Amino acid sequence: MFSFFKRKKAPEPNKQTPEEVAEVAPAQVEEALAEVPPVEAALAPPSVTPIVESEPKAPVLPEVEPEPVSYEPQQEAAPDLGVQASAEPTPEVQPPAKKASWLSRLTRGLSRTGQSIGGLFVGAKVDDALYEELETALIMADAGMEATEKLLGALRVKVRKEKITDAAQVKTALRDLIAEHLAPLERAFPLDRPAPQVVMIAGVNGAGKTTSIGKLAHAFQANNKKVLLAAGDTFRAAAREQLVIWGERNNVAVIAQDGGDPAAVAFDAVNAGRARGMDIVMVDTAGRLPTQLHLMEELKKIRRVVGKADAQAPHEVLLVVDGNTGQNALAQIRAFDAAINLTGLVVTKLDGTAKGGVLAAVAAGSQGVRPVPVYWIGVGEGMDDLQPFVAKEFAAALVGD
Ligand SMILES: Nc1nc2c(ncn2[C@@H]2O[C@H](COP(=O)(O)OP(=O)(O)OP(=O)(O)O)[C@@H](O)[C@H]2O)c(=O)[nH]1
Repeated sequence: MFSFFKRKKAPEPNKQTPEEVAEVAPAQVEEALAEVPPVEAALAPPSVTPIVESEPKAPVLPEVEPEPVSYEPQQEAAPDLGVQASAEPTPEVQPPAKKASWLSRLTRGLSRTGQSIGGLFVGAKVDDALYEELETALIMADAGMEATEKLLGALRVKVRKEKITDAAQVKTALRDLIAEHLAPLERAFPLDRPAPQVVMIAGVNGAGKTTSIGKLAHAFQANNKKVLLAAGDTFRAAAREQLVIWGERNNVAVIAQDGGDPAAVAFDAVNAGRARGMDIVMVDTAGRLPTQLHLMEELKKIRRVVGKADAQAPHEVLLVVDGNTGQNALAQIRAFDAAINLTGLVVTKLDGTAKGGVLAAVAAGSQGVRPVPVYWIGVGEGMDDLQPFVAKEFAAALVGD
């Protein structure tokens, strides 16, 4: 459980000199912020504290950072992020052992869902009772009515047409149908946009936003991308500290501010990213419930203000969803999508959940949700525990294969 947080004391962020913070003229920030409606401006307390920045330690004192060796792209095969190929040399494919361990982690992670679905086929007869049990298991796994009916309807047709009588073959047929159903959600993250690519990350409290940003920073770097982080939670020191720690682990700078307007931090980060030749700027935001309307307004404002720093930004607006929240995830996706127009999902904590079926509900557009693509899934707290979403692998794990 995040033992490195306990081991390492978070450092005091270095206050920058006026020259350093002047990279983005305050007037420029004010101009961008001034154009937002007054109701939002009133929500933001005056920004009195200077922007501070946590600079990566390694370039200054490489010898005091014992860990970064594992983040050297030349020494470690680039994590298979499922990203689209860029102009850079194709990252090395993961060695088979690593791939196997990742797959077994997914299967282990989803085993609670997998056992309840896969277990039904053991020694079973292919009859109505099996379909009824499957229906219950899929609904219990939070696949939702639409997906459950669609999948079982298609399964019955396939079983009849192919004259399948063996339960194990029915399981294989269901696995393939689930993979087909989930396939539209599979999308490779595009890495080859003009730099800096701005990725905004939102989600409810504790969904795994900061952790996912840390894992992504690692993976992007291993794909030879220069990364800058922005701490969009300006009010919770612990949240900033956590991001700074992930920044240190990855040897990337973090733009942060004690108090003030998160939109200003995001604006500064985009400009700093451009000035420093960064490839990717990831903007963390404070956790919020969709019912906290003022905070949802704040999120919209961050999105708008980022667009003033770069008309194409944010290039990606990701929602981090805790896979354990099951059907509630649908309400979250709907609300955040309506507010900030999501481009992708990161579904975390799929290690050990019984609700892994929720992605089937997303793919089915249950409860009016837009089937937002799933870029990554989180299957643990470690640096490598974020993996691209691959429909086939996910379907296999879901039925306990
Ligand atoms: N098991 C597991 N734990 C995860 C995963 N992703 C994140 N976590 C844990 O979830 C907890 C919350 O993660 P954070 O990254 O702090 O969540 P957050 O969304 O930034 O939280 P706030 O800052 O409160 O909004 C931490 O204990 C993480 O280690 C995952 O894929 N699997």
